[in-house]
Amino acid sequence: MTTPTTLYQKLVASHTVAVLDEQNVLLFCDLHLMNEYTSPQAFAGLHEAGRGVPVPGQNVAVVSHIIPTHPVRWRTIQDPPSALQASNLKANCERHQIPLFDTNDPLQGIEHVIAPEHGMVRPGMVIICGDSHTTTYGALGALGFGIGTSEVEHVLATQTLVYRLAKDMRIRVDGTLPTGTTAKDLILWIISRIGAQGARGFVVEFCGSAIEALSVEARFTLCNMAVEAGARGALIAPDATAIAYVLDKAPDITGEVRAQALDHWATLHSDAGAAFDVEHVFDASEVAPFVTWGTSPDQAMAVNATVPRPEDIADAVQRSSAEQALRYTALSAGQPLAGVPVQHVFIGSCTNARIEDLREVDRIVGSRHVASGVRAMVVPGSGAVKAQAEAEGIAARLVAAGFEWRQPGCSMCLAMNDDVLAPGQRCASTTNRNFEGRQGRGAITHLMSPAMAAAAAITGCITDVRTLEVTA
Ligand SMILES: CC(C)[C@H](C(=O)O)[C@@H](O)C(=O)O
Ligand code: SF4
Repeated sequence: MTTPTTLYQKLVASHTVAVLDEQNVLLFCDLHLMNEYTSPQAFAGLHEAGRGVPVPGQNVAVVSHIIPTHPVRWRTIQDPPSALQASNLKANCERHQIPLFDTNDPLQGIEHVIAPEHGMVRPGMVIICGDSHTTTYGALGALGFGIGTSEVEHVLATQTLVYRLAKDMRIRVDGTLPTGTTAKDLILWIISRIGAQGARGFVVEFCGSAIEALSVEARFTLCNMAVEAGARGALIAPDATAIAYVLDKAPDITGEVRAQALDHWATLHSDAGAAFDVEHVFDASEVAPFVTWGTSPDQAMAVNATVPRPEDIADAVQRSSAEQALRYTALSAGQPLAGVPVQHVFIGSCTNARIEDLREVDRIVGSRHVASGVRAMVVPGSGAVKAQAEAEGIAARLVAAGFEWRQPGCSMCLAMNDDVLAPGQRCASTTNRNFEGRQGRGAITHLMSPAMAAAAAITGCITDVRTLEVTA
């Protein structure tokens, strides 16, 4: 009898070109995504060594981080170093015949939003990118993870990577997510339970009835943020929901190839009895709308709770980091989070800027208006999402409600373009990181779901979405 193996072990085994030692293998990468930010030095190294890109078709590049999002027809990058990054990427892609979603491509957007919507992500693949949120693709049963610039060079030259094996963690979530909660609340809740380093060194497989009930887009949100618990990858075994999504996005999978693909995908699950190094079991019914109060994604709480008191935290390191976080976020221990005024609302990022997210914002906003004094911005995840939202009337309704409707890109998720918050501004944000200064020096980020961000936009303060009547 063969030893039962985990889905993660199966994916690694099927992509191992050579075992290097007990800890490392040479891993074949089916798809390598690149952005303008982490690829320039890799190309420079490649050229210096006189090497080429042997399989350019298994590489795809996207301009996503530095791109302006103003609603103009033709986008030009004003900042000279950023403009250089974009033109470098274009030149490098042309030189090596690597497909590129360039600045003014109508389908441009955030790399992790674009890749699945064009059928590039399929169960069983290994997908890498010089970006930590590559874990997103686990939603479709693909092993995705971020790599560094020197590794980008190695992948370009060989389509392989020296890969250090991770440990296996399983997170089972059974039960039903309560009304008013989403995959974003679930992952913020999980991270707050296991900690920002809780999955460090592990690839996490999510399973259980609450996970099975999630749409593919919700699964993207979940796997996207697994990295905020330190995970080196996230996986959900592909089921009928995932397979229907992939077949819809990849019409080239037909006939004999389709039959073979379906047979292969049916094997992509952890075997009964497979051993995990660590297992967590959670009950989805305990989840509430979650909001971060600090400067790390695990510093999160139910919106109707009160800000923790550092003196109640037993661990000295966590206590001092909570004290520092509260100083930065200008909140007091023990105060309610609901009712804290926000000056800005940002709906965007590879975590929550897909069509379902925008539909949810539209549903919550209904016929209401953005509160006076609040600047609320919607940055769709890609050109395709933007076009879809415009076709559905979502864009027009949100603009009428007082939202800014922008062009796709990373934007204020990390403020590498000109969408930057002023010091002291407080932002309700659908993004994934609330680090100090991430949305602008001295700016304060509260991570939350699109529904919660919509509620904050309407009321002008952090608000429990469950207390709002949906008027639409
Ligand atoms: C710029 C890039 C390297 C970075 C990442 O790796 O995640 C960014 O996308 C982020 O979200 O902080
Ligand atoms: S949207 Fe944010 S998290 Fe996602 S790739 Fe861009 S900067 Fe990183």
